[in-house]
Amino acid sequence: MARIVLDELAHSYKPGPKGPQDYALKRIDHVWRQGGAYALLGPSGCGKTTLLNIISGLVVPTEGRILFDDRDVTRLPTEARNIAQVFQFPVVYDTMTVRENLAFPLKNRRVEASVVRRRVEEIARLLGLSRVLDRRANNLTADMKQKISLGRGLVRPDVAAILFDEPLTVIDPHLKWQLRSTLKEIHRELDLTMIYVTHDQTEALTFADEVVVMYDGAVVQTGTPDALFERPEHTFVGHFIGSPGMNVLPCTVEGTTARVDGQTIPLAGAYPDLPQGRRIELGVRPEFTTLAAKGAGLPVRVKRIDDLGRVRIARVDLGGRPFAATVPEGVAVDGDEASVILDPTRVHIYADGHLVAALPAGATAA
Ligand SMILES: Nc1ncnc2c1ncn2[C@@H]1O[C@H](COP(=O)(O)OP(=O)(O)OP(=O)(O)O)[C@@H](O)[C@H]1O
Repeated sequence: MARIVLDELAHSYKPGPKGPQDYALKRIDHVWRQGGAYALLGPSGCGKTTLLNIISGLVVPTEGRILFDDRDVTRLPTEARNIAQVFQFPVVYDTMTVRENLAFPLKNRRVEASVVRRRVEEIARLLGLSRVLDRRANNLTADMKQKISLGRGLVRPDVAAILFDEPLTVIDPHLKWQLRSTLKEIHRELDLTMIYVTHDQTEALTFADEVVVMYDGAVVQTGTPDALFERPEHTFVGHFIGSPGMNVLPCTVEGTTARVDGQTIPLAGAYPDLPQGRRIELGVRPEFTTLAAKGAGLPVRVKRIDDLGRVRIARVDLGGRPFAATVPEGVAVDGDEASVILDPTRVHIYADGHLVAALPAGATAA
């Protein structure tokens, strides 16, 4: 296992890039801790595969370095990096048995037969493949074949890291949840560095201890699933994580008050250093906003109520903009006129999409 360092890394597929828009991967500095479970999360085209290919050695970055422990591997080919990869679609030898498939990466490296047997049986047990170990792979379902692919990735104990590129795409939806938990357990048991690429927030949040969120070629936040939810560092993270996502409204800020469409919203802190000439927005998650009777807070018009099972969410119109708020137990709305109350301690302020830190109310700028 290795600690993987991305040092001032950037990549452009265009020769002679002129500005940030020409980079598929904008400058990134990051450390993947040895033994960490990471997710690389972001929408299609944000640069996840480019980054994964740089880590695996399929792409040489145009700028910066990649280090495995303290060794510079930037220009080393994949074979020299000791990386295991699991792709979207199963990579399985159909004519071999499941046992032979799992043993293949070890036999290839001339690992002793008794060690191979023990490791194969351990991985098969963890993935629930023990009872099919001596069956040929060709007759198995797509789910089972992908489990074999996962097993082939996990079987080598000495790899620097295992890269998973959307590995559950072919897995039946009701098995996905189970396999994600299995992977998490395997991570705990085997102490492997795992990087799991996905555009699915549920997959990322259930698998990873730390999630790296990418947007438009840049890493916009790295944090625990809780941190991404509680304190999105970019409005994109607010939108992308959570269901429904964070409400984002254009606003102005004065002292410890924000103004949205002439309405006043109290804030928990002050923003004396708010940059001039930027797009200023207020972000608050629906979970920290409650629907109330008309007159109790900001006036809104209720469009509909969605019952999500664990919670009811009101979809409302706030000054012509869509907004989502939690409907507390016992709140009855008469007609479509109501109001929303925002928890000031959970309201964030953003400048050009980036979170601005607040000074606690009463403090003055240094
Ligand atoms: N070989 C290439 N040559 C030129 N441009 C590329 C190449 N590969 C990717 N790109 C561009 O780089 C950007 C990032 O693509 P990348 O495949 O890394 O994103 P992604 O997040 O993995 O997307 P997806 O989830 O759809 O695979 C995109 O604009 C893409 O068009």
